[in-house]
Amino acid sequence: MAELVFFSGTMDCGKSTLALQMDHNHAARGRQGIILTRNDRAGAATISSRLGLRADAVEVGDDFDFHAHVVHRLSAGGRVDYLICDEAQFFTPGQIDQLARIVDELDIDVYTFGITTDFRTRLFPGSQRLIELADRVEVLQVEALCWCGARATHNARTVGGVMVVEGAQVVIGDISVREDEVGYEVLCRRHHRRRLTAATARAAVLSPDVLPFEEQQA
Ligand SMILES: Nc1ncnc2c1ncn2[C@@H]1O[C@H](COP(=O)(O)OP(=O)(O)O)[C@@H](O)[C@H]1O
Ligand SMILES: Cc1cn([C@H]2C[C@H](O)[C@@H](COP(=O)(O)O)O2)c(=O)[nH]c1=O
Repeated sequence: MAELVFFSGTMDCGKSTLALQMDHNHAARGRQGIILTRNDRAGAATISSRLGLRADAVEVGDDFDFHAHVVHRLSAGGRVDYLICDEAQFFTPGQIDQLARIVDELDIDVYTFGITTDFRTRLFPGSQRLIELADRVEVLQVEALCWCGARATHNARTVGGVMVVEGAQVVIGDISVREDEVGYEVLCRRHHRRRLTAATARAAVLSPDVLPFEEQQA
């Protein structure tokens, strides 16, 4: 029986790598799939992994209809055994319903990959719908780490290394960016709550405010 699976995790935990590996493994056994994504950092109609792999993909926009796309392929004589859907947090809730319909009515496996929560720890609408509808939610086993060494569970948005909490939900970006760019950093919940990024933690250690009491008196 076909399944709708949501592979989730923080940024930089290997989701796109896994998506490309799954496509490779299925294709190697003669199965035919379609790779789809939305707003990949590498550009439109591309799925890219930080390990250097990339592949062409179908770019999904707000008006894209997954069910119609697959039915069109099948009607044209194509075969579709599975879908790989990266950056699924950016899909609309309606599109996630279309994916569930593809699984149930066309018996096609749908593997989705995405982050669950945004920089304010709120669920993306697409991820929320996936959690509601998926047959399985799999948390990736490769742990992204907070600067303190604990497992990173949350995504922070940063400007010049400082965590920000205002702004649009969607801003395409990467971890490790230039000082003046909007970037992201994965943190454990404790440090996300305290807005303590690697840069601000380093600055706090160097600040005279945290020197031992005697030294401040000197
Ligand atoms: N130079 C490297 N050597 C080994 N592994 C790396 C290197 N760069 C990145 N990675 C791995 O790739 C992961 C990010 O993979 P990616 O698929 O781009 O993540 P995601 O799609 O979840 O954001 C990192 O967590 C790390 O495990
Ligand atoms: C937390 C957060 C992330 N994004 C964007 C930033 C990246 O372009 C993607 C996540 O990509 P990855 O392959 O998982 O690293 O999402 C965003 O738009 N808003 C956010 O709050």
